[in-house]
Amino acid sequence: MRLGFIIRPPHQFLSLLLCPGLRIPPLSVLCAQPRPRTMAVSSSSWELPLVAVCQVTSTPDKQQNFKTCAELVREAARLGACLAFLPEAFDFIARDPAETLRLSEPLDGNLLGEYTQLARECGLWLSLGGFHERGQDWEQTQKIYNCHVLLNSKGSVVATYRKTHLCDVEIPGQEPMRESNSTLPGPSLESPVSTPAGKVGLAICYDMRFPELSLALAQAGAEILTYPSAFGSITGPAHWEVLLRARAIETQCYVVAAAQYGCHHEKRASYGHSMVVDPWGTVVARCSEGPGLCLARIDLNYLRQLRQHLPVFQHRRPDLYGNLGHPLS
Ligand SMILES: O=C(O)CNC(=O)[C@H](CS)NC(=O)CCC(=O)C(=O)O
Repeated sequence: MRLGFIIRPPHQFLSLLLCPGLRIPPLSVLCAQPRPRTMAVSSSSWELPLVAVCQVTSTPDKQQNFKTCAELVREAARLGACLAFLPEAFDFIARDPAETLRLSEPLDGNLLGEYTQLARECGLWLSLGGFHERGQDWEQTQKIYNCHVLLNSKGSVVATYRKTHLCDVEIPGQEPMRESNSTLPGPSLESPVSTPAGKVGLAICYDMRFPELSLALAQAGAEILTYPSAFGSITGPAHWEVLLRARAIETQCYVVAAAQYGCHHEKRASYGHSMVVDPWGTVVARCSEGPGLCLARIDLNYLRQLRQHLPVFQHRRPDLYGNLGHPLS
């Protein structure tokens, strides 16, 4: 089990010192971006909700993938997390579209039943970042949805979001991605969901390239944006962190990005670098190499104060460039 590390803002370093249970391996510490020091923090770190971001290397073996995810979720619960985030394709990554369709299941199938039992057993919420879902129209279309499923601590499905932007790209040096070969685009965005960590806006991976989606979720009340992903080995180093930090800064939300890492089979590898970015754009937690998890505290008082100091949403000019589509309910 590899535990990532947390770069905490000064006021949270204390909890790190006082938190012997959190084993932080000696790692090079990133230089966190300077944060405005004028913002008082009303609550100590202890009262702030803790989230866990899990990093895995999924393969075509669903049961082995479940064992790996379950170990990380149990560790997250032991460390006191109220919500654990799993990456896109946590259930499996197949060798080709035909295998993807063959291995896919409906939301009421056996595999999701195991994950709902896990959430209930551990008593924490689970963000299942990308389930290969045989939807209601499976018989007619023979295609699936890439479905982000949010479970509460009783194992109930609280929300589902089906990836609306499909990754059909050919990047030189990276395996071609043609998600539409097996997957249908989702028909709608989901309103942000209230959770013990804050209001969560659901998205998946390639969606992060479309700021309209993240701004719409933020305008609908999201405080935490999620981008569970399986980013490619070429676009990862070039775009992953820049996009996540940009989405956090422009929406003034936390961004939580659980990622696939490493070699899934002979034809595919993912970039990893799971992380949490705070509303200032600081990377406050980051996974190391390999399967593991990292932890971050969500400080909504800090988020609200930042939005008061820097009220960009009040400064928007829809008279010049319009609003973002029809508002989410
Ligand atoms: O394949 C599956 O089973 C699940 N779907 C994915 O992993 C998708 C399509 S291949 N991957 C991405 O969207 C990567 C995006 C990316 O790498 C970028 O935007 O640069």
